[in-house]
Amino acid sequence: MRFTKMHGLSNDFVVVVDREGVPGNIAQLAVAICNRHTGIGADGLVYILPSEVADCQMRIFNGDGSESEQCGNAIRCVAKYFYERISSGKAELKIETKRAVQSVWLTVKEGKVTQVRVDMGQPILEASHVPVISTQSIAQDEQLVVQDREFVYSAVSMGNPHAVIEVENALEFPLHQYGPLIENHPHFPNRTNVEFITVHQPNSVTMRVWERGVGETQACGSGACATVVASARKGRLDRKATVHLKGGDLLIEWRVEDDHVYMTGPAAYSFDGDWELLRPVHLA
Ligand SMILES: N[C@@H](CCC[C@H](N)C(=O)O)C(=O)O
Repeated sequence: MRFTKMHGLSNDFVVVVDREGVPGNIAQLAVAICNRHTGIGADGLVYILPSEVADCQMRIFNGDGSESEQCGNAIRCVAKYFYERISSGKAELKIETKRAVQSVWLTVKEGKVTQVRVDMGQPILEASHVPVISTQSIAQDEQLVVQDREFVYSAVSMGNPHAVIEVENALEFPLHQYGPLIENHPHFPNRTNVEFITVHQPNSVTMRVWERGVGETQACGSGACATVVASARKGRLDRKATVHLKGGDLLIEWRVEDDHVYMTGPAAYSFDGDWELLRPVHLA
């Protein structure tokens, strides 16, 4: 199986193009491929597929084999791959995801895509649609006690669920201790991605993320969008802000005009390869 390793701010993916669709053992395949000791090693497995309604379709599988509805960093990789290796005709593409048909705009220099702007859609705030168990219709400033600590989170879906938590120092926060417990907390019926953030200025925030189905990653595009939405609603951030992640910066804008969130950032290749499995990956 031919693949390309790509990343968006070091959130890394194995990208596969397949005209036939995803294989029946996709969950097991994702687990095997993403394993950093015995596989290729990645946060997720991404398929680029034909689409009847868009230029192409993207599906994203986490390292634990679960499928996500949305992935901000992967969609930028798919856009770059599509333009540079499949069809370079248009600098504006439509990409079908589980969330929607998403528009992306490419900045191209000497035939290479240097930046990608993505319409990440309207944030979903209604608690039952995130989904999050809450007595409020919008789960803002919800309390959650985990072990010895009380957290205050706001739940936002960008197609996939996020819990945004402001902490004093995101860079030093013990994310590996609390991240998995919040990801799997009964408040979140579909589990959740968890963002620990520290606001510096109205247009600048540092974020670390514990991703559903993966663990800590170097960046999360949909999480950066959720961070700006949750924080702007509380007046903690402007609607346009730079989100500083371990892997680099994303510019996020939650536009008043259409209520959509726009994300701008880079995408990059690591290497191409062939995957030949020397032991079987069984069907479930
Ligand atoms: N890294 C991604 C999100 C990937 C999916 C996530 N782990 C989930 O299960 O929702 C991003 O850049 O948005």
